[in-house]
Amino acid sequence: MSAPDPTAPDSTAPDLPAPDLGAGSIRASLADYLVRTRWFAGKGRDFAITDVRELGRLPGDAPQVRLLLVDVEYAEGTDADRRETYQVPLSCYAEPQEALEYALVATWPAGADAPVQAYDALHDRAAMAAWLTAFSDAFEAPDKVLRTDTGLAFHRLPFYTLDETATSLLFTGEQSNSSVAFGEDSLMKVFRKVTTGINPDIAIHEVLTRASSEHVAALYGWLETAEPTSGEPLQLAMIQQFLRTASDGWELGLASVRNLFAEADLHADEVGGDFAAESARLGVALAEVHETLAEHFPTATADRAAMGGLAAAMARRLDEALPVVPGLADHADALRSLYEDVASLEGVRVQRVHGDLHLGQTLRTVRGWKIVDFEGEPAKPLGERVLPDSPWRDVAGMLRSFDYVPRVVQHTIDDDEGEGAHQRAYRAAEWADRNRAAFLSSYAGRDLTDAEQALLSAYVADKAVYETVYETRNRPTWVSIPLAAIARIGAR
Ligand SMILES: Nc1ncnc2c1ncn2[C@@H]1O[C@H](COP(=O)(O)OP(=O)(O)O)[C@@H](O)[C@H]1O
Ligand SMILES: O=P(O)(O)O[C@H]1O[C@H](CO)[C@@H](O[C@H]2O[C@H](CO)[C@@H](O)[C@H](O)[C@H]2O)[C@H](O)[C@H]1O
Repeated sequence: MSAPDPTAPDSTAPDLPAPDLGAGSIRASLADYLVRTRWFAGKGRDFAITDVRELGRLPGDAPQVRLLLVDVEYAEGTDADRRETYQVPLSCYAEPQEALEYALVATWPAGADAPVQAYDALHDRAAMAAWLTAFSDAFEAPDKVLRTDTGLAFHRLPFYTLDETATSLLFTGEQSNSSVAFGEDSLMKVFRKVTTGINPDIAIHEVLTRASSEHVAALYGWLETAEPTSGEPLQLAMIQQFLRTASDGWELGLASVRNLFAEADLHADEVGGDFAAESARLGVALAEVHETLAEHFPTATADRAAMGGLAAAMARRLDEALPVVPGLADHADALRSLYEDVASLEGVRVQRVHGDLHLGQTLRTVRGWKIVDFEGEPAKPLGERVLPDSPWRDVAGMLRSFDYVPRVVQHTIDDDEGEGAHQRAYRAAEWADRNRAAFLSSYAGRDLTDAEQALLSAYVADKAVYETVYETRNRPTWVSIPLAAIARIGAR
């Protein structure tokens, strides 16, 4: 495919009227669209769109693709979580596109006989081809950066020729961002909730790729621009190796539990689908990723003051969760006492970590386990997500995930109150214990010290508190899963 001239003026764009981004009708359409998407984190909260800006246009004009930034402000919340900014790329057409009807975001100008039809560009194959071409052309550009006249910069790492002919397929899973596979060649993730600064998913993938880590999909490139108001870097998308033979760790875990439940009275270690060996391999993979991260990012030793700060952050998260999740109140004292134990620790090694690790972030390939999505917890501000933290936070995330797997399977069996429910509950706990133990012992390779155990328990509790808020906002019928775990912690 021939490269569009990146220095050409905008005259290549079709003659479509530009949107009036201050218009109430466009903001109302955007607000309606946001609440219909999986990636909008504000579902269930009152919000208003406070600003809409255009970041630039993709090269090419078939269709015209405008990258919008949408600022959202919630009626309630703390200063830290009241405002968010979302990226909404729009594919603009002069005529309605029947095949994209379900992804229509807005039309303009209001009242026109034949208004511009703007669709979520992630659903539009023609728009996705424009992204792929730009990343491909960047490989040939000076310094491997293709700069467009509207200020977008497509960066490439110095290896791998992308297959430009591959067609796009948007992933439909439960995602915080939008991922598109280009055949079986590459995968592009378009970040939805964006923040100025360096995106941790890109930064960590770049470092692990350059270090030839076996446990990530290689990074091929990323898209960046300058935020229109502050001029700070804003990273919008990344493109990486598509892992052809990958099976999602979460799905594999579910299959293992279903297998266990299908056998009337066998134990977790007696059935064919036993997952413990995989959990152990995953423990080794995580340990190796932590080691590489420690070699390439700054590390430090947290003193007592820093650990006090960590304990205070955990307590604050609990305080903020209490009004959202009333069921937490009965366990608040037990949780606070776990966090107090952390405040008296010192000499804890901290480094760059994943920050939001769970089985859904792991992929089993023929070449072993890969870890994806290094963005950290979507709810935390970027400044916090890039701070050095203890690797035990990631271990805790995985331990929570091993708890979720059997409870989700139980939950899907008619709310699991029927015949055999008691036995299933027993075996669910057994599956979780077995896989947690296999993962932890191969991660650590030794017994944990008392201090490590205290820190790990606090991280597990903190993660479960986070999950109660996450589930209340996104999957309310699942909130009982982290709440039950917190009740078990409280009963110890
Ligand atoms: N390199 C890859 N190759 C194939 N599938 C991938 C790759 N990276 C991620 N995935 C799949 O895409 C899903 C979403 O990716 P993830 O990075 O977790 O996105 P999000 O930030 O939106 O949560 C993952 O659960 C995984 O199944
Ligand atoms: O993958 P994301 O970065 O979007 O992470 C968010 O969504 C996760 C769910 O998709 C959520 O994970 C929780 O549910 C999982 C099962 O679906 C479970 O395995 C995890 O242990 C549990 O935390 C994650 O917390 C949230 O940040």
